[in-house]
Amino acid sequence: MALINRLDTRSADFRQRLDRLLAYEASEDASIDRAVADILLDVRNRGDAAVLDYTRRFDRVDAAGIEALEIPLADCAAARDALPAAQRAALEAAAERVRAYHERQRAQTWTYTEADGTVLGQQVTPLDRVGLYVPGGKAAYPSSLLMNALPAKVAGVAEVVMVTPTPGGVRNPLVLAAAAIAGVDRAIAIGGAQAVGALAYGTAYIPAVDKIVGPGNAYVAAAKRRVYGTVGIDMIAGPSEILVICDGATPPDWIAMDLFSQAEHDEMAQAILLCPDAAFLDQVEQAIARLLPTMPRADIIGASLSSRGALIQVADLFEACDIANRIAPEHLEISTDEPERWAGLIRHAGAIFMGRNTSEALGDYCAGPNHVLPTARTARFSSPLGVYDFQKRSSLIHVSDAGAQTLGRIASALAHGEGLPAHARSAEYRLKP
Ligand SMILES: NC(=O)c1ccc[n+]([C@@H]2O[C@H](COP(=O)([O-])OP(=O)(O)OC[C@H]3O[C@@H](n4cnc5c(N)ncnc54)[C@H](O)[C@@H]3O)[C@@H](O)[C@H]2O)c1
Ligand SMILES: N[C@H](CO)Cc1c[nH]c[nH+]1
Ligand SMILES: [Zn+2]
Repeated sequence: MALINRLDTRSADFRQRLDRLLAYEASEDASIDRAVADILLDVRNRGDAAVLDYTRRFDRVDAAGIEALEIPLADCAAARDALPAAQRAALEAAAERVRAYHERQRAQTWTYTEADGTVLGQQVTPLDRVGLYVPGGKAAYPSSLLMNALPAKVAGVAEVVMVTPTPGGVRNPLVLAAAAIAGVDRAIAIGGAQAVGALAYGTAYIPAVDKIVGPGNAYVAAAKRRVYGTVGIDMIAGPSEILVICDGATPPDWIAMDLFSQAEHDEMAQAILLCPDAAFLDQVEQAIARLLPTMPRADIIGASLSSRGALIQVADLFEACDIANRIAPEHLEISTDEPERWAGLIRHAGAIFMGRNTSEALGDYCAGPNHVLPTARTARFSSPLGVYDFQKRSSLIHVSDAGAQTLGRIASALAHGEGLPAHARSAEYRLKP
């Protein structure tokens, strides 16, 4: 099998080949969805016992009871205090930058008063209780904990419950430390569809939440899709994706490593390069072949690149932007001169990284914007996780005496038109003779 797929937009079968790369294996998807449906039903019926069984099976955690899966907040504080100074400083610096960025997203209650004294507006309130999914199967994600928890805290959510799988029962000290730094209220060592089910339906031990946010693998994404409606969800943030548009003037090793950076998350991750220069695509392919064997996660990267990755030759950067809009990637790197010019042509991308210095990895950890982003082409209609995901809006209406006369006549006419006389009369009662 080729190291990575090579495509050319001039080929007759280009569209077909691209569509095949973008689609999940349909059979795989359906089998994942079936497995997830069974797990959710079981959690709904058997509660904590089911959660415990799946945690034993999928995460190999030999817990005596569900209580043993609670991660005490004191352990989180101790993990923070025990971190090597450089790691603690890096985590705190990242947290500060992410907090500062998200402070700008907080919406405020607003009102305005009409000429007759009627007041209209919107009251903004935080959610009561949210569940944060912090992935932990193939890697541990303290950065995702910060990205989930800090906007919730900025929004003023009263209770933040974090779940994360701990394969083999190993609790990652950086994840625990991040929980202390972000100030989560509860932390539970469970993951996968069973954790999503427990948070959605509630069990005797695990409280039902109002909304579940956070990224995860295909099982987590399928579970979130299925519980939507019982609880809110943020978006489908599944296996990571990177699309790079390059003019051919960035060092090929940099681009190869940028592709690796997302491919190393998951065999199902997707890394694609668009470039008009065939010789540059050859150089990147050679860099991939040379660098891949040096990577500790070469197996995952190799599987991701050969099944879902691609180097695509385009006619020019305009065509590259058109294809980017079709792919609607989670992350888009524009590694060119004048990146703002090309960014102006992008309509669909979770996050846009501009210029040769801006590696996507900086956004994963510490640039400030959220790294929980829509995947699988959902950037066509979804946005990055933000403070707005943890706030709700209620409309405000306070009608004055004069307003009741004007609005009452309009409402009455429309209510009669709809054949709803109680509505009409309710408005008419307030009319002055
Ligand atoms: N889009 C984003 O913002 C973003 C951010 C960070 C990570 N990610 C993605 O999150 C994902 C993390 O995945 P992960 O696997 O490391 O951790 P994860 O926590 O998402 O998944 C681990 C869980 O998957 C479940 N699982 C695994 N195999 C299963 C099976 N055969 N049957 C039923 N359940 C099974 C288990 O319950 C396990 O606890 C990656 O795809 C990564 O690319 C996305
Ligand atoms: N790239 C991931 C989002 O798709 C986020 C992440 C966390 N750690 C490293 N990367
Ligand atoms: Zn990443």
